[in-house]
Amino acid sequence: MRSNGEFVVHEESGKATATEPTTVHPLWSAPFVGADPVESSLTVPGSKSLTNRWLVLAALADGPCRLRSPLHSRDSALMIAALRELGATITEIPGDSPYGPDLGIEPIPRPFTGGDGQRSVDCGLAGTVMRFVPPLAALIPGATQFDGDPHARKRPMGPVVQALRGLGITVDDGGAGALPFTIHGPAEGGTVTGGVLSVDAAGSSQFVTAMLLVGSQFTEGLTLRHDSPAGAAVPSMPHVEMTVDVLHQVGVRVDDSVPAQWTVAPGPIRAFDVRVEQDLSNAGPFLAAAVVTGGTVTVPHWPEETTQGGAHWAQILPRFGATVDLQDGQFTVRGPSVVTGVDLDLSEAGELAPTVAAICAVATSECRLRGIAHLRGHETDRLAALTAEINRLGGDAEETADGLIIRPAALRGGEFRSYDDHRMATAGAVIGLVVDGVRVENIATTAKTLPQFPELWADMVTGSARGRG
Ligand SMILES: O=C(O)C1=C[C@@H](OP(=O)(O)O)[C@@H](O)[C@H](O)C1
Ligand SMILES: C=C(OP(=O)(O)O)C(=O)O
Repeated sequence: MRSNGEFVVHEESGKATATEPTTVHPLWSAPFVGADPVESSLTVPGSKSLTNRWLVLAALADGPCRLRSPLHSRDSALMIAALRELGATITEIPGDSPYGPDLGIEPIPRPFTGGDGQRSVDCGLAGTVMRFVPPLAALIPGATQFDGDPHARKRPMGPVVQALRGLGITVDDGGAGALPFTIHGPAEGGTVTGGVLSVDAAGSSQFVTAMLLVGSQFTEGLTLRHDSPAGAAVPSMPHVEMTVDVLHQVGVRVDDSVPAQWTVAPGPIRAFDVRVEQDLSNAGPFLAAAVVTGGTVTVPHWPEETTQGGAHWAQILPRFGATVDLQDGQFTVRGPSVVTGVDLDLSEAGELAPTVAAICAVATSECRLRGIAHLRGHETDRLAALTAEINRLGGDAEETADGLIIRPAALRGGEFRSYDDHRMATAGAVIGLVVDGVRVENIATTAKTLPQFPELWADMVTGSARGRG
């Protein structure tokens, strides 16, 4: 593939497809195990969703905070840089995680002041940064500019912009309802009142989380209602439950007893010292490796209770014929001799869909994935990308209005494009375990949430254990 900045030229077909500028990236030969089952035990780095929630809360807390075993990746680095730009002091402290130091956070000094200069936040391609940081910037006098990667400008942002305007905040977005934009906080010494607000969060649960994380800092708190003209529900609800849970842990009162409504009481965010659970969504490709190869993968230190969407692996993987077992904190997946097709509603755990689709691509009967229309607004249009890449390998995938149909087909090796999407890259790796000659474009994009992916994958294939196992 070549790129001239305006077109991507597909070498196999020679046809040019108009698309956003794309850089040429190296190809990574996915390890192929053929008929050899993968046998491995490993832990993965900390949860992106938990790390970036805790970081935002620490920046607003009433004293210094500590994060133990946090994620260190592009998305967490972008969050740290954003919070530093807004006035927080964040330092690395030696800890006990094999995946990097702990973090010490001195919150943004109170009362908030604008300082002299204009602030600028790079969101990269991180949904958590582009959605969670603007409401925080809205509390601080002065202007904060937000922008990100080329594709970040295409990710849905309108509901956050509208919610902030509903709170009386000025947002300059040139009318686009998307990045780039500038948030103007209150006048020096001023506050944000808060109150009752409606948001259409059918496109992303992150629109709800963004407002809930800061709601306690509004003088009257916040009552947020999800109101979708189309009647669509909030996707990825476990991520909203995670937000409510972390808020409760730091002494913020949230009433979520009314469906699709959250009331956050005004009050301080209590300083905290917490350990971040490992990222159960990022454990997914390794667990999928057990499923597609008929092997066994164990993830130690699996939380007994968690709000992470990755907890759904325990229900999803058995549908493919795998057996799962959680004992003494060890989550073990044993793959079946034949991977059977599934019909799954993934609306609660859309983040897992690319990995699930990779398993579907090698299943022996038809698979249907539903409830994931909002994946079109993720790092890339994941429904289009998964369809294109599975079919490029000779597969039979089809987009539906809200998901995918993937039928059995004899796959062959070839290029698997990642679209700068970490979960596309890892989906290609899963397929490549059992299809010889899969070359994943830009495996380095896994650094968004799992920079160690290539090493961990190589260790898994060779059977060496990694991490806190
Ligand atoms: O709040 C979060 O940390 C996330 C919420 C979900 O977003 P969507 O609701 O847009 O799917 C999830 O897919 C994303 O990876 C992380
Ligand atoms: C959708 C995802 O990320 P983001 O936080 O950028 O929305 C994801 O990690 O699957």
